[in-house]
Amino acid sequence: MASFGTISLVGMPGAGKSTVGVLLAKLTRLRFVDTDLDIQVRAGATLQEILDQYGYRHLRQLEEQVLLTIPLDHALISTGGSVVYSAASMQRLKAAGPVVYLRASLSTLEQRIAGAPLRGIASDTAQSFESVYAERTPLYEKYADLTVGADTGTAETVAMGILSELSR
Ligand SMILES: Nc1ncnc2c1ncn2[C@@H]1O[C@H](COP(=O)(O)OP(=O)(O)O)[C@@H](O)[C@H]1O
Ligand SMILES: O=C(O)C1=C[C@@H](OP(=O)(O)O)[C@@H](O)[C@H](O)C1
Ligand SMILES: [Mg+2]
Repeated sequence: MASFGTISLVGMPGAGKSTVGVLLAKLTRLRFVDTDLDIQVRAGATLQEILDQYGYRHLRQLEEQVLLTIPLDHALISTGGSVVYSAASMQRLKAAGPVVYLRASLSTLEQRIAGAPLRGIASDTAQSFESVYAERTPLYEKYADLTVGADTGTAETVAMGILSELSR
């Protein structure tokens, strides 16, 4: 079986980065990293607590600190949706290997996010989800080495689709 270097998943919250990521890590034998969990361990607080106490800009700063310092070798990195606001983080991820954009429609994302109302977003609470989607979409597109549709199919089929595209 082919061996892979580091693969990073980016995309909006609800696109499936964490769910697909762990499945893809199993398929590729890569070390699984969800940067949201590293942020929480480093901060000693949940993402929601960080947002509530310090605000979204602070969460983005913590996210960048994590992205610029964690080991990236031989890993499947599931990022948080706000990672694309840090050019330095994205540069480091891209230097480590392909960045895969899990693209999903606004309606898919809204349905998935509605199932988890306590999921915070590292953007101004006054900004609508639609506006966040519009703001971030060009950034995901800009950094993507590969774009994969994440609206249809299960997380397993999305993971297998990424594997097959990266194996070509
Ligand atoms: N391909 C998929 N089809 C259906 N549901 C999915 C799919 N991928 C993820 N989900 C569901 O969507 C929700 C958000 O997934 P998650 O992996 O946490 O996304 P992200 O890490 O991108 O925010 C979860 O409830 C997950 O089970
Ligand atoms: O898009 C965002 O602003 C965020 C997405 C979350 O991760 P997921 O994209 O894995 O849901 C998490 O990093 C934080 O709540 C902020
Ligand atoms: Mg996630």
